[in-house]
Amino acid sequence: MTARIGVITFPGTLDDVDAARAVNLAGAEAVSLWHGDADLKGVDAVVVPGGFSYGDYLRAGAIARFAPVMGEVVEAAKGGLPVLGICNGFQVLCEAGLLPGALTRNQGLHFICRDQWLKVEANSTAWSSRYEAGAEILVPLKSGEGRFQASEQVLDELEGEGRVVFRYAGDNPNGSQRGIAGIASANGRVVGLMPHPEHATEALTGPSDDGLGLFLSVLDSLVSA
Ligand SMILES: NC(=O)CC[C@H](N)C(=O)O
Repeated sequence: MTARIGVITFPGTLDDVDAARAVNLAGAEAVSLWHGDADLKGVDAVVVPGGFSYGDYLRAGAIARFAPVMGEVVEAAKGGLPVLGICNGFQVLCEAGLLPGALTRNQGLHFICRDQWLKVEANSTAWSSRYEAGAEILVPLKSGEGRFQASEQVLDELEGEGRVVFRYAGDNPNGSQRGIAGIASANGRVVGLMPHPEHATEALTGPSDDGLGLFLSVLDSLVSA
């Protein structure tokens, strides 16, 4: 049976269309979820895509986390539903308490838009199993509040438990602590990352098709669940 993966749209979301396209390219059915939805339409996994939800007012992700659909996502994630937060989606998942730490203004205070190499540190999560550990992938980065920060204790825990999933390769673009670009929940089912794998799913539109692996990985996790 074709897996059904929900893609959330908040007011100000930009990347829901590309996220849905990535889901479809991976072979699943993308199901549109609206910020006001009070149920998840029975989806098998959820993508919280990038953009500027609620205009990034207060703090990126700080308002979106109160959207009715996020209450459902938090409950379902506690029950093991795979959830991927990309960029603004990562910010929302941190604000919602599904992932630790916070995304703050980039060091240098400029919005950064460039293609970025990432090192895959952990392939033990629902969203990264298709990659070789240590592989380097090229995906776009486009964010103003991408600097990952957490207490030293939380950072040590993330490192020690193999929950740093992606790290910036080469220069650290935004001052993220320990070069962290993406992390996972303790059960490996919830992953957030700042760069955009959904924009790197076809060589034609570039910069690579390296990002498709996240969307293929989650399908494997559903089969093996
Ligand atoms: N591309 C995005 O999702 C941007 C996220 C957020 N609005 C920021 O600038 O940091």
